Amino acid sequence: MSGFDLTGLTASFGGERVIGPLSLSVREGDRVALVGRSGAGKSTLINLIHQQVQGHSSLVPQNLGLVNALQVFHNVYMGRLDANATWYNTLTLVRPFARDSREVKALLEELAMPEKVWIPAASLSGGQRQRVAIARALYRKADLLLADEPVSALDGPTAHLVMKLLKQRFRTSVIALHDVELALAYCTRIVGIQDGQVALDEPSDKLTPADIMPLY
Ligand SMILES: Nc1ncnc2c1ncn2[C@@H]1O[C@H](COP(=O)(O)OP(=O)(O)OP(=O)(O)O)[C@@H](O)[C@H]1O
Repeated sequence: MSGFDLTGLTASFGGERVIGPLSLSVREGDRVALVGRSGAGKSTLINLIHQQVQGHSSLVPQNLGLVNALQVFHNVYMGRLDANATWYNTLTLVRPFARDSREVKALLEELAMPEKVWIPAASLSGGQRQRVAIARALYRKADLLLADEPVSALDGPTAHLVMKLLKQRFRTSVIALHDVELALAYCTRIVGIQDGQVALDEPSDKLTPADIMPLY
């Protein structure tokens, strides 16, 4: 099951409430775009959902969470660390197995950067780093994708390529997006966040960009 039903979600920083109490039900097959102005609480909500569903999601966090000293292969491989035995992960750190290298390279090919597989993450551009975090989420193959601005550093055509891929590979997703056109094109449901509360929750096909703009 990739959906979830969460109620009473709250988050505070320094005694100040930034989320909730908020409820969110996501059904299997929903592709939810979280929209709203900067500071509205989208990242905090994604992190809360991630904690609640525990290991059952593929996460693309806003800060990407890459290890700079490790090669791209190892950063992508980390998406499935918990699926393998410790001895297998340790050997992989020294010398990756051919089938894992092939699988990671194929994903990087889909993301238009196969030549970077053995390059340290520290040497990548911002858009390449973002695609490595996306490859890691794809490699994890969870049923639910949680992604926080996953295409913010990508050019237009690459952003579309990535959004298409995410739509193909994850049946259910919650994606924070500032780009309203992308949200309407690739997501089935728009959830608008304002001051830590749900201010809009409608199917995408009932909305135009003008309906979403008051949230900004
Ligand atoms: N670690 C933290 N410590 C203190 N305050 C925080 C922390 N993380 C978030 N906040 C505050 O919580 C509120 C919501 O932040 P959040 O990052 O969830 O917003 P957002 O909608 O994702 O913004 P953006 O679109 O800019 O990423 C903001 O007021 C922010 O300052």
